[in-house]
Amino acid sequence: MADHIGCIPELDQKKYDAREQVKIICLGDSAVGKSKLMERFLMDEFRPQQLSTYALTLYKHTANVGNKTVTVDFWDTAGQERFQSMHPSYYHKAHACIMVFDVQRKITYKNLANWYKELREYRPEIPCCVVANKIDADLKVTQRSFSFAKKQGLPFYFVSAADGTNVVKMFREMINRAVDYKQNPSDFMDEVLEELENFALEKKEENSEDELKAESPELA
Ligand SMILES: Nc1nc2c(ncn2[C@@H]2O[C@H](COP(=O)(O)OP(=O)(O)OP(=O)(O)O)[C@@H](O)[C@H]2O)c(=O)[nH]1
Ligand SMILES: [Mg+2]
Repeated sequence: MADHIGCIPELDQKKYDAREQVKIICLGDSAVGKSKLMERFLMDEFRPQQLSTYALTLYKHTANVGNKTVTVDFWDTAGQERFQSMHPSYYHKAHACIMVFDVQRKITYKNLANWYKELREYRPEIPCCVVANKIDADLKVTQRSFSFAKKQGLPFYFVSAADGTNVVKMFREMINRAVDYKQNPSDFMDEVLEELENFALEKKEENSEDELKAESPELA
């Protein structure tokens, strides 16, 4: 990914400042099933925007949360995770993170610790969960305990992108948590940014009201 990432309209991260837009990222080793999980969740509305130059796919989704309609951008990478590290812009302004491992490959579970460390360097407070994928391949794994999530105090889900087990439940809960986080950020910097953004929006509204009055004095 390039540093001029903001120049691509789809990747303009300023849009995530708008109250009704959230960004959810997915982390995990190559081939754990990140893309398949998103595709499974978005099956009926499967319209990914491929930005192949930047090895990124944005999956767009519209969700109803409470009485609001929220646009969710799921960010998915292709390839960059092989370097065991992501470009900072991948994390920038993310409101939630889904960390995935493959129950059939122990190394992908071990590597969660590295992914989690990197996530927390950039996004210390955003909601995160751990997802054990491919349980359809061996249902017995659901009897096993995977302590990483518990140790870190993260929600844990056994899922299967192949047969759909728990996929909708997991995504719905993460969307709710992302929206919740956006409304009540616990990261100090996010809190400041949210305040500034609200202030800017109010100013803008005031200014456009003033302009309207100036143009049509009868409204004043
Ligand atoms: N049995 C089974 N196979 C799965 C499941 N999810 C994904 N796979 C398979 O795992 C392989 C990798 O899936 P992807 O979704 O491409 O994995 P990814 O994490 O996006 O991989 P990269 O884009 O390379 O990082 C594919 O061959 C999938 O068919 C699952 O739930 N069960
Ligand atoms: Mg993929």
